[in-house]
Amino acid sequence: MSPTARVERDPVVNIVGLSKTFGTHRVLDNVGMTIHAGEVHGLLGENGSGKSTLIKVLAGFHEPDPGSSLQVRGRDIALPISAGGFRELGISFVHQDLALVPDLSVVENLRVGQVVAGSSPWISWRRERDYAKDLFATYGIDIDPAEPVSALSATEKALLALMRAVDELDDRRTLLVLDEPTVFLPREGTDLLFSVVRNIIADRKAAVLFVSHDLDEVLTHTDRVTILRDGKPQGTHSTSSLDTESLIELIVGSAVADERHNAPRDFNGVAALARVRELSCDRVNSVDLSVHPGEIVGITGIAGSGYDDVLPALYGASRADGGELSVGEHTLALVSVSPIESLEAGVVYIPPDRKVEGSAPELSVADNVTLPVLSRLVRPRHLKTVAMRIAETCDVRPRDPSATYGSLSGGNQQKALFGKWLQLDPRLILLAEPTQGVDVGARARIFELLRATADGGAAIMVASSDYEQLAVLCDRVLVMANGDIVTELTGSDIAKRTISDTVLSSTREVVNV
Ligand SMILES: Nc1ncnc2c1ncn2[C@@H]1O[C@H](COP(=O)(O)OP(=O)(O)OP(=O)(O)O)[C@@H](O)[C@H]1O
Repeated sequence: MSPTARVERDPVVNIVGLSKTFGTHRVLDNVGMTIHAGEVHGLLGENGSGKSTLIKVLAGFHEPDPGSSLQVRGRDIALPISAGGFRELGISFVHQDLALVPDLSVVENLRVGQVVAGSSPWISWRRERDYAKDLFATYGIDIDPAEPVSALSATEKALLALMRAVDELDDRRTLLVLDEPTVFLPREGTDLLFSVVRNIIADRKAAVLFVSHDLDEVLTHTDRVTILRDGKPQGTHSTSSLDTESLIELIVGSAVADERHNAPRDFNGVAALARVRELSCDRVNSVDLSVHPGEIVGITGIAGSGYDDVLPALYGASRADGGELSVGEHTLALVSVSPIESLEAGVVYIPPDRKVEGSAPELSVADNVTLPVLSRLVRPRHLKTVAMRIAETCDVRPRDPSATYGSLSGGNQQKALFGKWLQLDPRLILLAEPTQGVDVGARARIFELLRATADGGAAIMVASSDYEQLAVLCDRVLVMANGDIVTELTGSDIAKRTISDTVLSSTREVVNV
């Protein structure tokens, strides 16, 4: 559903002169923003520009600097907001990690907080299931309340987290804060999520604050945007007055070099560096593919097509039922391969959920990025040097290897992890959604790094549902449908529109067979 063309002026949340300083670092500097009822308001900015810090002030997690003020529905609110005080203000949050418990059922995740806070010592789960069904039906959501959360798709999980946020607020509903919940969703999942979001705010009582680095998503789904640059506000703009270029200029402060790399290259006649034979796993039927040295190969499809199951199975991060991967002189049996064996063969895998799977937040940046080389390097002085080199190569900000890794902004954590694996000079790099949560400037930097790594002789595979990214990065794109590779795109077919059309038509063909 497209954004509403015009939002009536009914300010529900008004932020004035908001500043926040950590030590000597002022990360929010006199930020002002007004959010109107009935609108989806984007909050944008480069990695480290202060978006999460602002949200954490609304959550009562951070105390802002003196002089900051906040009004909710015209009422002055004392700052800092007390622990849990955001609920009384009608504010709730859906964070990137969604905060669901996978082993509990849908209804337990939805209702446990409310039920425990209620006065009755008895819980009628039957009644709670009926309640959940009614709530889902109100928004046209078809999820079985009795199902374990672990069995839900990524889109269903995001919808459940959204419903929980709605349910928590009930009639007090003022502001739903969506802090990058779409990062792990396929495109059609994001569209579905926003059709529900539009339903939620259709009565124009509440508003949505949406944080995302995906500019297409922002242009499609928001009514207005407020932009932060280095903690300083760059104004609030009506989305309809913006296009990708003007948005980038506002975010970065200058135009970003055109992402398009030279034409996709042809590797015909070059011997493959990596070969996959008959890989089968959960949603993948006997798949064969090869990647040449210097080549970047994309793999895509709709959710459930199997495209996102291939890379973890090749690395041993998830179970394969059969198949073989050869990289140079190494041959790995995929049914039993472990990540350690893969690393020894020069294969690295960078998963999509890097915060959960790839790091130790309480350790320093230096410890995190040098973990793979600790056995080679023992002197702390050297660790710092290596960490600093990685920070410079990958533009990790701030350049402080001793900072706690968890204190870096999300996108800077990703750049650091990227550097960590690239330093091993891998031969085959398996990347899932490489620029998820990464700002537009850093994205260009990561593309350059990948291109340079491929030019150095590595073979790279990228699994992604971001067709724009695949078009910019790849020499060849494999499209999967129903567990099979159904189309291989090369040359001038490596374009966003062609990839997107091919995914849709291949999927339709397979469904109609
Ligand atoms: N607890 C903290 N202590 C010290 N510095 C912090 C802390 N939390 C955040 N920062 C710093 O504040 C700045 C803003 O970080 P923030 O997480 O708000 O950025 P962001 O815009 O949300 O970035 P991203 O898009 O990468 O998520 C960063 O330089 C970060 O390192």
